[in-house]
This record gives sequence, structure tokens and C-alpha cells, in this order.
Amino acid sequence: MPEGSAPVQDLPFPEVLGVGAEWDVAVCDIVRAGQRLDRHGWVPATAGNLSHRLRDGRIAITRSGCHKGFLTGDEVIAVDAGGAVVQGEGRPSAETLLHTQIYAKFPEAAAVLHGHSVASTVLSLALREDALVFSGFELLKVFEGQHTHDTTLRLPLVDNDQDIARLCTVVEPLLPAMSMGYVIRGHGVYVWGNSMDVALARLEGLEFLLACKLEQRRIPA
Ligand SMILES: CSC[C@@H](O)[C@@H](O)C(=O)COP(=O)(O)O
Ligand SMILES: [Zn+2]
Repeated sequence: MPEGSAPVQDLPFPEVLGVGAEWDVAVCDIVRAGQRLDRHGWVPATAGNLSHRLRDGRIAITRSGCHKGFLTGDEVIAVDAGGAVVQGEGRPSAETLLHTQIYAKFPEAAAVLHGHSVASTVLSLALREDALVFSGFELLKVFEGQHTHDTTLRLPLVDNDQDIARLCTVVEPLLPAMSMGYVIRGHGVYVWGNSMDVALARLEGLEFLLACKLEQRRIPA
């Protein structure tokens, strides 16, 4: 090993990073996550938005209206905890307030992901209930504090609204009890985690479970 370098696994990542480097890592995480969501088909056209909270409280979030599978660094903008732009060009996601709301409620949340999958869209439009209930799935263990399939988790369904501030008031009282994220009816899912990798794992777990529900409606037990 060259003099002065340390094995990557010994670095106390990300605490060693300066503010600038932390921003670069956040942007990189968002770009890679956008590509991954796109590969799954969860961010068609310009749908979806992604964010990452930095240690100084700034939130790196995708610019409104761009394709999340082809993000470039300048399509990530910094906003403060109230959603006001503090760095970058253009308008942040139209749904920025749904991200800042999650960060305000969950101090440990470091990444928020929003996608528009076929399963979340179709199922939420087909159901009148205010939640989807999941029991007996092994993949429930992807959610925090779950160690067995032998459990029941609830995924709230909220009605869609183009007025995001008003939508926030509907979501707000539901947040403390949320264990999986939530679905906006006919629109898509919101999930979060204490790192981008955890948020991605939750999104993949949730989408798998939604796809199972959809399949179960075609092939009842
Ligand atoms: C392609 S329409 C989707 C939008 O209305 C919205 O729901 C969405 O997810 C993306 O909005 P954006 O402002 O780009 O973050
Ligand atoms: Zn959306």
C-alpha cells in the first residue's frame, strides 16, 4: 500500500469528509439511486424525486422536471429544512415539502426516495381502504425492528393532491406510526432510511411486497 494511504475499511466514513466532499458523496448517491430506480421502471418520464440530508442540515434534492435516470450533478439542488433553495440553479422538486416533512419528523432519516411504480399506482387506485396490510412475508424484515415474517405491518394510502402543502397536513398525523413509508393514491410511494442504501433497500422491499399484492389479486390463495 502506498505510503500515507489507509485501507478504505479503516476510514470512519463519512465523518472524515469535509463539507464539500460530503456534498459530492450525496450527489453521487442520488445520481446512482436515480439510475437504480430507473432500471426498475419506477421513475417513468420525469416522475419521482430523491434527496439526501447532510450533516450540516442542508438537503440535497433533485431539480424539478428532470429525468431521474439520467441525473447530472447540477440537477441536484440544496435546500434548507424549510425547503428554501440555498445552493444550485433551478427549482427543486415540486414535492420538496414531503421530503422536508420526513426529515423534520425523523432526525435519523438521511435519505428519502419517491417513485411511481405500476404496482403502487394500480393497487392504490383499486382499493378504497386507507391502508394496505401485509402479513407473513419474509421481506417484511427489511423494515426497521422487524425480525420475523410472523408480523403485520400497515402501509397508509393517502389521497393524491396537487397542493403539496395541503397533502403534508394529511400525511403529518400518520407519520409517527409509519413503519414502511406511505403511498399517495394513483401516484406513488415515499420511503426513507438512515442512509441511501437503507432507503433503497426499503424501497425495493416495499415494491416487492406491492408486486406480490398485485399478483395475489390475480391468483387468489
Ligand atoms: C411526470 S409527473 C410527476 C410529478 O407530478 C411528480 O409527482 C413527481 O414525482 C416529479 O416531480 P418533480 O418536481 O420532478 O420532483
Ligand atoms: Zn410524484
